[in-house]
Amino acid sequence: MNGEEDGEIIIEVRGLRNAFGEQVVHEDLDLEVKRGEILGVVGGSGTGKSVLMRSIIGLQTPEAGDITVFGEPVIGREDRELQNIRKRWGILFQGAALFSTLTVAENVQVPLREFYPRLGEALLDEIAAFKIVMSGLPPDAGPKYPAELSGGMKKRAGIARALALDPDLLFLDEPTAGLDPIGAAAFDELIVELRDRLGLTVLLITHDLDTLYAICDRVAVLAERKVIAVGTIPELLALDHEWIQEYFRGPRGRAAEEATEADAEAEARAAQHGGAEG
Ligand SMILES: Nc1ncnc2c1ncn2[C@@H]1O[C@H](COP(=O)(O)OP(=O)(O)OP(=O)(O)O)[C@@H](O)[C@H]1O
Repeated sequence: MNGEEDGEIIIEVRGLRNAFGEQVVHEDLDLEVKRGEILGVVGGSGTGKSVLMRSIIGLQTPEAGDITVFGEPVIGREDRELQNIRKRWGILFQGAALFSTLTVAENVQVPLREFYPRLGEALLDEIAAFKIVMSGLPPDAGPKYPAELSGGMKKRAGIARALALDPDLLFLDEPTAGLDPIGAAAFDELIVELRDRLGLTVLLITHDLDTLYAICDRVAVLAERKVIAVGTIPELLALDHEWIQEYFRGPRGRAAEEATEADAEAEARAAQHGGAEG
């Protein structure tokens, strides 16, 4: 019933239907996200991954279905009623969506000013500086404008803003898109670190197979207007579904799988020699 009481289900989507005119994007879609997990959402282009995320965060009103977050229904609620839930999630939109006329620190302060209008300037500066460092940016990134940042730094600034209100839940829309492989791997590590340190639940949309293999506890596959399967990658690989097989067993999927296996072996070797670190 209440997702928080049983400590399990943080997001629950039931019977979701979304359509734009004649085009039905979702029909009878179900999804559950459990506390503390990193759940990846995959699917071909245009299968409705972003529309699903927008429905959950209340930016898209579905034609039918129920969505609860932290056990509270979110569909059809007034903005004011959603305040307490919105406070508890942070969002990294595609491309980071920073305000270009504000510095990084000012961007991080936007949600703080919205939800806590009485916070003093000194405290706002302090909180922003803390979130900036927590997101892996150098402290001197605070006074910079988005145009002065690399793509990877912009995403980190977006994460800093998403963390501004100390959320319990993070939504990430294609967090590693546009990053080089080294930058993407570092970003994956940041997501895991934040989840572990802050006890976050993470819902992430991605096309990045490396991210799926490296950090997702479970993966939900969107196809045929619904979530056709959800599970660990080995569980998905055991399914006889053409798109899933092609996606995970194609050349890119295999390369990502091999890289993860190589990492696991290296970690095991390091642990055996007593060289494993934190
Ligand atoms: N506001 C809108 N008005 C009309 N159609 C829309 C709207 N938003 C999304 N759509 C349509 O809904 C479908 C799903 O879009 P969505 O952006 O969720 O796909 P996606 O799975 O995130 O795709 P991609 O992987 O390419 O980002 C697309 O066909 C899109 O054109």
